[in-house]
Amino acid sequence: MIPVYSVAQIRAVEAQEISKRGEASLMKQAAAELASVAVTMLADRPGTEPAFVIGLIGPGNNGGDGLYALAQLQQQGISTLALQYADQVHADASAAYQKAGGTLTDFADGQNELLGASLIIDALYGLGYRAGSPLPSVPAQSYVLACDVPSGLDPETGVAEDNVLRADRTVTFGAMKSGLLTIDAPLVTGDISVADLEFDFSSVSPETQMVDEAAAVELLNQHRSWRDAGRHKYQRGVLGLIAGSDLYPGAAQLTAKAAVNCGIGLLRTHVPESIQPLLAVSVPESVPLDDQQIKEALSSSRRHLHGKGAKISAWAIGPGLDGRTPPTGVIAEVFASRQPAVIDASGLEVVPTGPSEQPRVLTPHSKELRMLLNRAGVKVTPDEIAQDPIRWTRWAALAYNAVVLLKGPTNYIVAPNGSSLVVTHSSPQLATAGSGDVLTGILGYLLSDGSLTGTQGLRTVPNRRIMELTACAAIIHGRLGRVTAEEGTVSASRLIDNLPKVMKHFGF
Ligand SMILES: NC(=O)C1=CN([C@@H]2O[C@H](COP(=O)(O)OP(=O)(O)OC[C@H]3O[C@@H](n4cnc5c(N)ncnc54)[C@H](OP(=O)(O)O)[C@@H]3O)[C@@H](O)[C@H]2O)[C@@H](O)CC1
Ligand SMILES: Nc1ncnc2c1ncn2[C@@H]1O[C@H](COP(=O)(O)OP(=O)(O)O)[C@@H](O)[C@H]1O
Repeated sequence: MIPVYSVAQIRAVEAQEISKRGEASLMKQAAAELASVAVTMLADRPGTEPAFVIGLIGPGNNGGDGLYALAQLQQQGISTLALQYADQVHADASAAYQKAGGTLTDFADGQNELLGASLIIDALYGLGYRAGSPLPSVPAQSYVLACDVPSGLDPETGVAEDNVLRADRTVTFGAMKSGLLTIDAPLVTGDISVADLEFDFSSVSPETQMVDEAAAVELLNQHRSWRDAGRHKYQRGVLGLIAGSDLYPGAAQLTAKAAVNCGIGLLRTHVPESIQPLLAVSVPESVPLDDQQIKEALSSSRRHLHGKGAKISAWAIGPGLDGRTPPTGVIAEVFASRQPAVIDASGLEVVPTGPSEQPRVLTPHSKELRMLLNRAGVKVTPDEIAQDPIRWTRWAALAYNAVVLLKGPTNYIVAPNGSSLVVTHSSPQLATAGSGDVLTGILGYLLSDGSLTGTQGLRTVPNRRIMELTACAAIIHGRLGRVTAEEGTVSASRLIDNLPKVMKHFGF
């Protein structure tokens, strides 16, 4: 996991490091990381030989980093040009660059060269950015590497100017900044790498933690054991899916197919009778579950939450339910159980507020979050949610005593105690009807498998583990979006087709 800090926290730690190690040494270290990513980017993009790198140089230390990086590229034999976009630039860095044979020109005089650049390094503004900074425009299709922060993006809030310099990659220094993950940031940073400058953050608590693919693989492996190979289907995990209505017959099928393609031990489905024949054809692996069987499963689960004897080990509630009709009594009994559940879509309209013994995760998008908060008596506008998503997601977590995943380009996972995880940079192609139902199937599967939840017998799943598995589901979903988008256009059904190979990537 990658700890995420505010700009103020990073500035404070940076000041200590500067007093210990000196500003020039830190800047050169940052510049070396920047130059090394520039070289990788040039190698990744064929047809750019001979390479020609242009740096856009701003007035502060961000511009200094850019100049030192250009100097290093110049020394490696790569042709470069620095365009000064400020009255003055960092004096020592400028001298070092010119000593390495580089040319520093006013932006106005050299901007025509931008069309011929194989790579543009954006070193205009970093942490010192203030809203309203003058920003140059670069040709469409430019290949851009941002130094620390894309210029025009506020590294504290994640709000970007309309004419922000969108990057293909961002190398950020010292630590991940909160503003690189929220609001507009995922649309403008490209892939982010954190250049480790060996800062000492031991006395600072991060604002949140970012989960990336490597962390997800580790989290998923945490409780796996060689004994897993000996499990039968009930021990591998049984998901009870309560979904579907005449109004929305498709959603239940998408969630069911997703859970099956994840490799679930057994899927039991509680859907209206009118849908059952459809499901029998589209998801033949699913086994129907009626009200009486749910009651029996709940009764047996009081003795065996997971593992041997448990008829159901986790629940997925909501995809395609008709929110206009009140839930049947049996859903209320599931909500009152101690088995983990993911609750999505119309399930969010009926999940009870207040204390609960059920380890549960609610998965609203921002409009559903507003509805959840409204139901709990909290009035909030869409703008307020957009400006402080973690705060409002936590309100919902508290009101429903649940882990809440706020979905969108950035996924926020927040527990009632205020701890949070962030998953970002998935795939914009996931914004397609039914992709949330697929996520519910993935998460339902993860919650059902005792070797992933780390629980056997009567132990309930702690919120921390629910959060981690929720983050893993979002990561798997994000990769699914990217892999599917590489092949062509994306639909929920195409996502489901790709699940087996994506699950394999995560060790399933
Ligand atoms: N943190 C770390 O670990 C490390 C950080 N390092 C690097 O230092 C960078 C921070 O450097 P920095 O403090 O000099 O600020 P930076 O972003 O270069 O310049 C901002 C300049 O732009 C100006 N300006 C801003 N807005 C404006 C506006 N609206 N209109 C007009 N002017 C405006 C602003 O002017 P001022 O606010 O002073 O008036 C200032 O002069 C950081 O991002 C990273 O690259 C590494 O070297 C080492 C490790
Ligand atoms: N622009 C985007 N970039 C990345 N992911 C997105 C974007 N828009 C939506 N998503 C993801 O797609 C899924 C959509 O879920 P949801 O809104 O419930 O849709 P549906 O109800 O149609 O299935 C969520 O997992 C969300 O995080």
